Amino acid sequence: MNIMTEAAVEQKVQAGLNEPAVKMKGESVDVHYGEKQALFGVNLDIRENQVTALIGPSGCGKSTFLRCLNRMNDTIDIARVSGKITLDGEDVYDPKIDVVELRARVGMVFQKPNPFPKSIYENVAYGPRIHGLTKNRAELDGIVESSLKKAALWNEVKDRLNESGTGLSGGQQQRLCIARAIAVSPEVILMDEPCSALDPIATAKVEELIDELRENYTIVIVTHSMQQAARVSQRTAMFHIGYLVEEGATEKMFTNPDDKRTQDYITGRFG
Ligand SMILES: Nc1ncnc2c1ncn2[C@@H]1O[C@H](COP(=O)(O)OP(=O)(O)OP(=O)(O)O)[C@@H](O)[C@H]1O
Repeated sequence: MNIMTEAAVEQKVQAGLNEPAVKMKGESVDVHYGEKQALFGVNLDIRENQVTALIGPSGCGKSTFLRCLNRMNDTIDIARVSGKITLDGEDVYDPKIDVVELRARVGMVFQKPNPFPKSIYENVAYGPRIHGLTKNRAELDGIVESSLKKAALWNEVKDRLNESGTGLSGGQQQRLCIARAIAVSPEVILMDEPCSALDPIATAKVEELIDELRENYTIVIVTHSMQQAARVSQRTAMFHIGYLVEEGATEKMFTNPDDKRTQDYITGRFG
C-alpha cells in the first residue's frame, strides 16, 4: 500500500467516524413576537446532507425556529430575533447579507402548496430568471426540466408545461413547489409541514422525494407526524414551549430519548 492510498483510507475512516459537517448553526436563539417570547436560547446544529426533523407540541416554536434559518421572520413586523444563526459559518443576520440571495440558498416549502397562478413552466423558471441564472431560453428549459425531474414530477407534467400550476393535484402542486425551490440551486431546503395538506399516497411520494433530495441538499422539516419524522429524518430536535428539549440521531430519539418530555410526546402522551 503506498502513502497516497493510506492517506485516502485514513480520510475515509475519519469521514466514517465523524458526524456530517455542520451546515447551519443556531446559537442562543431567542425570538419575541411583541412582548411574548416564543423561543428561549435555542442551540441547534443542522448537519449537511441530513434531514433534520423539528418536532414538539403545537405552539412550541418549531415553525418560528425554521423561519429564523432564512430570515422569514423578517416579514413579521412584531418578530424580533436575537442570538446567532450561521450558514457555513457566516452570520445570516449580518446587515451585509442580501436576504433575497439568502432565501435562494436556504429555500422554503410551505404547509399549503402555493404555486403561482402561472404555467407549470413559469413556476419553475421564475426564480432562475429573477436571479439571472441562465443566459438563454435553452439553458432555462434545461433548469426547468432538471428541477422537475429532481422533484419527481417531470413525467407527469412534461406534456403540459404551459398549463396552470394551480390545476395540478395537491401532491403535484407540492412537488411543483419543491421544483421551484430546487430551481435556484439551494443548499438548504426548509419544509414546514409539507405533507399536512396531502393524502397518504401524495405524502408517501413527497417523503420518498425528501429521502432522495438529501443526497444533494440539507433539509429541515417541521412535522406533526411522528411516523414521518421517523421515516424521513436522520436527526430529530424536540421542542417544548419555546425550549429545545433535546436533539440527536432520530433512531435514538425514537427508541431511547434522554428526556421524559420527548418520551411522552413520541408515545402520544401529550401534544
Ligand atoms: N406571527 C405571529 N405573531 C404572534 N405570535 C406568533 C406568531 N407566530 C407564532 N406566534 C406564537 O409563537 C409561539 C410559537 O409558534 P410556532 O408557530 O413557532 O409554533 P409551532 O411549534 O410551529 O406550532 P404548530 O405546530 O401549531 O404550527 C406560539 O405561541 C405562537 O402563538
